[in-house]
Amino acid sequence: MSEAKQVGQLYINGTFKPAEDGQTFEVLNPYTLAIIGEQAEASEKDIQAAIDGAVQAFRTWKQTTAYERAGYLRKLLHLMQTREREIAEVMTLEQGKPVAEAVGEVRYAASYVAWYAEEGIRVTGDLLAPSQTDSRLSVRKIPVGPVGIITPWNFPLAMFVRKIAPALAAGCTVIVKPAEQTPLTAVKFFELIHEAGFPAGVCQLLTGEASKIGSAWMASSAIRKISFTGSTAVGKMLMRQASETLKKVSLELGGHAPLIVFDDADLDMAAAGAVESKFRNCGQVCVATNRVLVQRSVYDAFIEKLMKRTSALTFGDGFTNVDMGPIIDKQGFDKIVAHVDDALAKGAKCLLGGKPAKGGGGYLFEPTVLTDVTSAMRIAKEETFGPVLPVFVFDTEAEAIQMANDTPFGLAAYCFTENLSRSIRVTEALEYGMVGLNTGRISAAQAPFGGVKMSGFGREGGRYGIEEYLVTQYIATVYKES
Ligand SMILES: NC(=O)c1ccc[n+]([C@@H]2O[C@H](COP(=O)([O-])OP(=O)(O)OC[C@H]3O[C@@H](n4cnc5c(N)ncnc54)[C@H](O)[C@@H]3O)[C@@H](O)[C@H]2O)c1
Ligand SMILES: O=CCCC(=O)O
Repeated sequence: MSEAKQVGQLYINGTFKPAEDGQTFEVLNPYTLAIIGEQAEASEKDIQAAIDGAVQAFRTWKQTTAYERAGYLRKLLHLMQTREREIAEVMTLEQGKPVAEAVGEVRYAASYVAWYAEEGIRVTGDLLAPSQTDSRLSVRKIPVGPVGIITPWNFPLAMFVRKIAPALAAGCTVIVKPAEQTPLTAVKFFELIHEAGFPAGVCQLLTGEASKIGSAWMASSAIRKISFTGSTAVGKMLMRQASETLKKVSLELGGHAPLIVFDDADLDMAAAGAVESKFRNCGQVCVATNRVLVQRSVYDAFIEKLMKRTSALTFGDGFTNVDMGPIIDKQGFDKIVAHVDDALAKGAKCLLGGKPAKGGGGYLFEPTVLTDVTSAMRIAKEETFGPVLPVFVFDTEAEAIQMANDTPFGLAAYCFTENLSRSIRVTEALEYGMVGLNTGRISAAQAPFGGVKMSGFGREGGRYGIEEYLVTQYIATVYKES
């Protein structure tokens, strides 16, 4: 990819533009910490212009047919498919993940556009049985209104695309605020939005100071829905703020996924699932395994298989042929180090890794396996968001379920067993929004992605995801019989 510095702008009312006061912020390559670009930092005026434009565009966008909206989404899908490498390289540059994984993310994001280009035309209403002969009771599903979308850096494209695709299909207009670490992928994507010819104001892009943009949206009664993906702490704050104007809210928050390996599991599948779910995106994934729980009788055999796979992982510059890139920033890196140090100080054993690695100048951490981990350690309770796999041991099925559910989070959980009855008992006892049975990969455009408890609420994907952007209107009609 070219070494030229990227310059990213806002996208408001169909035009790319710098911030009205010319302010910008720097974007870094997390592998080298070199400055790779400047991104416009939206001013109060820009934020208001984006809100006003989204409100105005909503008046006409909501009147378009679902077929017309599907046409725009299909154009967008085609552009994403033909330009996937270009988008992926920008993503690797500012987020660090290996290019092959970035291409995978573009395809994953595109799968939501493909799905919602179809799903929008399936939205239906109801005609209810009337209580008197001269009446009609009808129920319509209508778009909720302009939507504010806030997303994190770990999936710089997919996290907002899986929100805007259903929102646009439903007839909403959207304003996107990506994370400050990864705005350039969003700018690249908005070039495709522009080429796809969406009417001005239907899709807006604001970058800059999160609290300034968030507060302006929250204060505006014109923004009718907030869809947020990010940390539980920020999600809780946004929900409090949204209560002032009673916005509809979806929160896709942090997780603390357990992965249970029973003595009747296929241990090769379990080790492969653990490695896939933990080390994808260098462990910086909301559904990443944060605790492996292994039944005592297969503990040694499982650890041997796990070590074989984990010790083969490579890491470094995402533009080379590696399995994992860098940690996004110092804050993320410090948390990983703190979790490992705390576990080791409290008696955990480090079987692999356990320390930072050199290279590039940014923040690298070796793929790590910890054993003898107990519930007294921070890593047992907090999301690590890095390439560290702590292994716990259990004796009975009841104990495994109790340990798995012993967390305030409830996003994803995984279970490995070849026993049919056990698989039903355990998957249904897990207090999680999503469960993988004999797999470490659960995400799919047609499936409902989302959590319970402190992992939030709302679902993204499939027929469930579009409901988040619709409200129900009931019309009671009395007519004159001739
Ligand atoms: N459940 C899911 O689908 C899902 C998916 C990806 C990531 N996550 C979670 O996201 C977290 C990692 O991301 P992070 O650390 O960047 O999260 P974060 O909450 O710090 O940031 C997420 C987004 O919120 C914005 N933000 C921060 N403060 C804000 C404020 N005061 N007002 C408005 N916006 C604000 C940020 O700029 C960013 O765009 C992890 O906890 C991870 O589990 C969840
Ligand atoms: O980080 C969370 C999103 C991961 C996914 O969609 O698979």
